[in-house]
Amino acid sequence: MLLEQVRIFLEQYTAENKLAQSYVEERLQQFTAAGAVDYTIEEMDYALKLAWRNSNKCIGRLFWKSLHTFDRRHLKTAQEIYEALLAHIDYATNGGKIRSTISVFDPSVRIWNHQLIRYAGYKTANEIIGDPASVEFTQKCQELGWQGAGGRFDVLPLVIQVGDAAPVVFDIPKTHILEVELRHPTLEWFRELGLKWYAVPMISDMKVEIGGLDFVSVPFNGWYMGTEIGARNLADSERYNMLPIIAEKMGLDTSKNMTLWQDYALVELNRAVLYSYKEDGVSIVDHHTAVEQFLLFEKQEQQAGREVTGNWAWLLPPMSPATAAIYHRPMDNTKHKPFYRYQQAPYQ
Ligand code: HEM
Ligand SMILES: N/C(=N/c1cccc(CO[C@@H]2CCNC2)c1)c1cccs1
Repeated sequence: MLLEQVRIFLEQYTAENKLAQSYVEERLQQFTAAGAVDYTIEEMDYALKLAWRNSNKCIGRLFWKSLHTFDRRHLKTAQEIYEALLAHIDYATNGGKIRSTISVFDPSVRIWNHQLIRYAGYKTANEIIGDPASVEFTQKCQELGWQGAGGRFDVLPLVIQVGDAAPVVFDIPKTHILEVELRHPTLEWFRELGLKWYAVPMISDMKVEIGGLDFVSVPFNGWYMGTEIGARNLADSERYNMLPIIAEKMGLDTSKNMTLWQDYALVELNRAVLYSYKEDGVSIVDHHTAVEQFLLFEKQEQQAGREVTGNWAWLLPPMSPATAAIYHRPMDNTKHKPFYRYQQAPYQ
């Protein structure tokens, strides 16, 4: 029952922000009188920070208090939503000194993108050009009239749907897109691979339930942990599959596993990612530092008298997992609401 869940949320908000208990009754009466639940920006801001703090798969939660919230619940047209997304991208990017940011839109708005900035994937008869993870969404964009350049790193358009209206496709002007060209601190040939990645990861397809209300358009960004790019996006065989090519260039014996050529190539690719982002002044965290920050987060939470929950499998970096202190102990994966969660894609 909605008002019961709203009460639970308001009680947590009141307790953690040291407000008078009467605040809960006042707000419930206002919602009942208005016949609708309309959270204040302060209540929304707290809820979105709390949802981040409760997201068990996130290793970056130490900084949960520094999330910047943009309240865009009043925007109604695709055009003004597009402009708000560009403003989010600019504010978050901040010339490379990335700011963790979230924008919250009216529940009638849906963003069809997985991330605000991501590369297209073009499936042809015998190969995929670009990011294989984007093939389905790229085809959707083409059905909606988008013409991609057919390259390895074409930024996809924003696809915004309001209510039941047809989705609207908007290109992101290059001036809003910060990217990092990848080079290696000592391997001079690395740059010739022509690899690059975008600076800011901005997830735009998750939802958050706050006191029984579903907010289905809450694009949020942080900064990358290097392994996401170097150990997954550019390394996975079903993504950019760069390990064999890098191993070849390194002159490694790739004919048998025992030479650990994949592991050698993996380390150099990840060193290139961290080195390039650092040199370009773009925020990034290596997986060792990220684990140390998570340990600090755990300590901070315990000092606040809160139990820390986490998804052990997801919190372990995909590279050298046993170097992470959390590898050696179990973790409580209890789910506390609110938290960010998956939802059905609007086009499936
Ligand atoms: C500030 C820097 C941040 C870093 C370095 C970071 C790091 C990560 C990493 C590495 C993952 C795993 C992603 C994967 O394996 O695909 C993750 C997951 C997640 N993060 Fe964070 N994060 C940060 C900020 C945030 C923020 C600001 C939010 C939301 C407000 C957030 C919410 C989440 C959620 C919901 C997941 C799970 C996604 C899923 O279930 O697919 N993170 N984070
Ligand atoms: N560094 C990040 N990494 C991710 C955080 C959440 C999700 C993802 C991508 O998740 C995909 C779906 C499951 N694995 C890939 C990446 C952040 C994105 C937005 C804020 S921080």
